[in-house]
Amino acid sequence: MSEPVLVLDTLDKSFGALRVTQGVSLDVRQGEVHALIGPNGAGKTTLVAQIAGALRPDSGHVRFLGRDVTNLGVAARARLGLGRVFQISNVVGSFTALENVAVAAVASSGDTFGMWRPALRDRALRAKAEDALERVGLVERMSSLAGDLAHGERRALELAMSLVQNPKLLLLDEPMAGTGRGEGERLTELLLSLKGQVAILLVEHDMNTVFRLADRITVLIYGAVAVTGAPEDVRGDPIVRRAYLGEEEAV
Ligand SMILES: Nc1ncnc2c1ncn2[C@@H]1O[C@H](COP(=O)(O)OP(=O)(O)OP(=O)(O)O)[C@@H](O)[C@H]1O
Repeated sequence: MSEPVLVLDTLDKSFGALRVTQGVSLDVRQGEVHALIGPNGAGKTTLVAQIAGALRPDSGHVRFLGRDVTNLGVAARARLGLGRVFQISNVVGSFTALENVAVAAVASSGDTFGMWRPALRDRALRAKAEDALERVGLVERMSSLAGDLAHGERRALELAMSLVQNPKLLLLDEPMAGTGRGEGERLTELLLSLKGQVAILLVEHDMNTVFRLADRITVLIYGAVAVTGAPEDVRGDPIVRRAYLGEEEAV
């Protein structure tokens, strides 16, 4: 099997006396959707920050595409192909959807931010931006101002802005947060359509979404990995049921 896209090797992180990440090891394979779940305060956000490069672990290693990136910051990891979507939004409301995607494409290509307008006249780049909008079902809205998009459409736009940068791993931070039922359903379908194209680490509270999308699930409890496995194994795991899923009998 080919090398995993992301490998976390015994990460530890404490805030004072509180051990928020305790010996966490996991990997995300090529094309896999790997969900990270756990009760409130389990340490998911802290772990994602260590993956993205916003927080340094006290010990342990983060390997991305076979390279030790533990000491690299957010921008350097992003340049290597680590895309973070949803909690950090760079959408500009007064730009059209297409302009927003073009800006993201130019920014990732290393050109200066000021070059985006000519970039729209660059046919190859425009085609790339349109293709990213097509992939998220937003091509018909490409001339709409981002500020006029519905919440779910904006989520799709944020995804397109990441996809245009050809990420090797997408970190999805609670994509369903704030979406209504219909919107959430459309977003889940959209994420399902991306399955296999790019590796995804999904942090999500909505268990229906997690169980529909994930190939594997890692459950974090008190900062430590309680179990990693296929959805059916995780669903039936007694520790998980007691510590976590039992909270949501409706699952
Ligand atoms: N900067 C910080 N300083 C001190 N404690 C922190 C800091 N950041 C997080 N914590 C604590 O670490 C623990 C884990 O928090 P974290 O936000 O990572 O959990 P989470 O699983 O993402 O929770 P939620 O599902 O509620 O978002 C919590 O007890 C939190 O209070």
